[in-house]
Amino acid sequence: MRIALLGYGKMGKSIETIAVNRHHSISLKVSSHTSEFDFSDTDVAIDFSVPTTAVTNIKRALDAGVPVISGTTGWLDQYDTMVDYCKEQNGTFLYASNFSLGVNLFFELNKKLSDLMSGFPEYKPEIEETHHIQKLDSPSGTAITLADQIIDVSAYNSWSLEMGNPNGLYINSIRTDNVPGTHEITYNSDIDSISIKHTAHSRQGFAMGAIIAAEWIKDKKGVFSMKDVLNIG
Ligand SMILES: NC(=O)C1=CN([C@@H]2O[C@H](COP(=O)(O)OP(=O)(O)OC[C@H]3O[C@@H](n4cnc5c(N)ncnc54)[C@H](OP(=O)(O)O)[C@@H]3O)[C@@H](O)[C@H]2O)C=CC1
Ligand SMILES: O=C(O)C1=N[C@H](C(=O)O)C[C@H](O)C1
Repeated sequence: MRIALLGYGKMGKSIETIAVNRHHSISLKVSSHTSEFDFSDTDVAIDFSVPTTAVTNIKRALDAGVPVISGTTGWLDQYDTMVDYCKEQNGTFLYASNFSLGVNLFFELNKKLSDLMSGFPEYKPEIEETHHIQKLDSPSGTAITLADQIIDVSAYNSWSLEMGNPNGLYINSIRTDNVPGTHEITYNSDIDSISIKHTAHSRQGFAMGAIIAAEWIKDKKGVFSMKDVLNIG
């Protein structure tokens, strides 16, 4: 499979290593300095770039008739527009806030736990996410996915970075050193606390998940998620 890397930073480079080990080749590498976008030798495009350029990258791939996977976070206010654009082009598009198998299992656990806890309002949920200091967006895309799952079955109608907002599920967003990505959900009552936590030890799980998604999506048409790829939930 010939892969275009739209974004050749920490994730683009991790994906390249795994792709080459799995006998794929890299047809295009895009960074902030790129001015030529030749997709003619590409089977799948993988976008891990920055929030301000993800939409342009996705459109470029769709315009060229190339299936595109995006893991870039912080641009999701335009997700529905991209879904419509993909359908208009009869193209192929998959977005995931987190590509790792572990986090996708964790999403299922979060859904089950939030369903259970919705019957016990004395427990108040909160989310803590910790990432490296180069991360541009806050809260993380993964924390937003986790929050949306809890909001679906609770009295909250939004998430909030401010503690003590009565309608907003609190997300504590921490930036420190080289942490690849840690997410913890805690339900606190006056008497006790219940927590679930996912800790990424490196970027390998994200990169491997993106390659697996690219291999899966290559010959398909439509809009997909990691649930389709991993067949869970
Ligand atoms: N969904 C998931 O599983 C995961 C998602 N992510 C997300 O992926 C994204 C990338 O993360 P990461 O690799 O760590 O970030 P990096 O900052 O290491 O890399 C970003 C890349 O985007 C490029 N870029 C910047 N501006 C432009 C532009 N205008 N046009 C094209 N490319 C551009 C940068 O180029 P240059 O070097 O020239 O600036 C660089 O190659 C983030 O949004 C992050 O949150 C990260 C890990 C997992
Ligand atoms: O920027 C990162 O590094 C990560 N971003 C994703 C997010 O915003 O959830 C996924 C992962 O946690 C690493």
